[in-house]
Amino acid sequence: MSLLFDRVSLSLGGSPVLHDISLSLADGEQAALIGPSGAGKTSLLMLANTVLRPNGGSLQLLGQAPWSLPSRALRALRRDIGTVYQSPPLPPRQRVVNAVAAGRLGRQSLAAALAQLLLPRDTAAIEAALARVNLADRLWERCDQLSGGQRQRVGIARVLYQAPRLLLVDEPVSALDPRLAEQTVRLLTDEARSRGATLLMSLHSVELALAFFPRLIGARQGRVMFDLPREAVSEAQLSALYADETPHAPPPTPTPLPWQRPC
Ligand SMILES: Nc1ncnc2c1ncn2[C@@H]1O[C@H](COP(=O)(O)OP(=O)(O)OP(=O)(O)O)[C@@H](O)[C@H]1O
Repeated sequence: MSLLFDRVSLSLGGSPVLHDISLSLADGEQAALIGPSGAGKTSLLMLANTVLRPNGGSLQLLGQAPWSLPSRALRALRRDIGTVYQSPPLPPRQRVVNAVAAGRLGRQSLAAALAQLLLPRDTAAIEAALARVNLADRLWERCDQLSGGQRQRVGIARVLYQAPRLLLVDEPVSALDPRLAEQTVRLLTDEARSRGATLLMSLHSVELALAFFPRLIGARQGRVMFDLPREAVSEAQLSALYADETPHAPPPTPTPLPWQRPC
């Protein structure tokens, strides 16, 4: 099993965000995570990559309980988990080549990692990863000279270069036009399938989720509303998932979390 959540709950800034999430993904399985804005999709993915720690319940990733591991073993586990962030945290002055090279930093000694950051040696493989997102010609460009969509694709090239066993992808196409969005989802699903990696991808587009994923997980207000093969998801379930939220208490002032910090 690549991912196993057992009654997991999470609070952020003192407010409950995820409630009683039980979920599993077998090795090599692919699922789309859908639901309205604020449903908790990003939070769930950040639990699955150990950026966040749950307040309740238990979780296992790639067969290990991350929060019971010694720090060295936790670092090793994190090397096998790759994340594509909605807004990739790319330092503005960093060159694209270094941003992609960062995908494998965890696999090296500190000295090798620092050397790789100053002068990446593996440029052929980095360029090949960039070519898959049509950015090979941007290898030496600075990240702050890229458009939002290009930055999103650099984040994808980084995870292609990392080649993790568990691939977590948070709305990878928000800054892409429809044609590129479809190409990108296809690229990530093909990549996971060809390497036998497990893929969990949050998507705002239900159409893309239905077109590319055999399994859909619908989340709303921090709960899993359904978890079904795509053929079993009904129009009524989708309408209920996205139905207007009833007014509730104003949200707390958010404290920026690691993946929300400005570049
Ligand atoms: N740092 C924070 N502090 C407090 N609450 C937060 C914080 N970050 C997110 N939240 C709250 O957690 C809830 C879930 O947010 P999350 O970003 O996981 O949702 P989402 O489904 O990914 O939304 P979107 O589709 O808009 O990206 C929201 O109500 C949000 O306001």
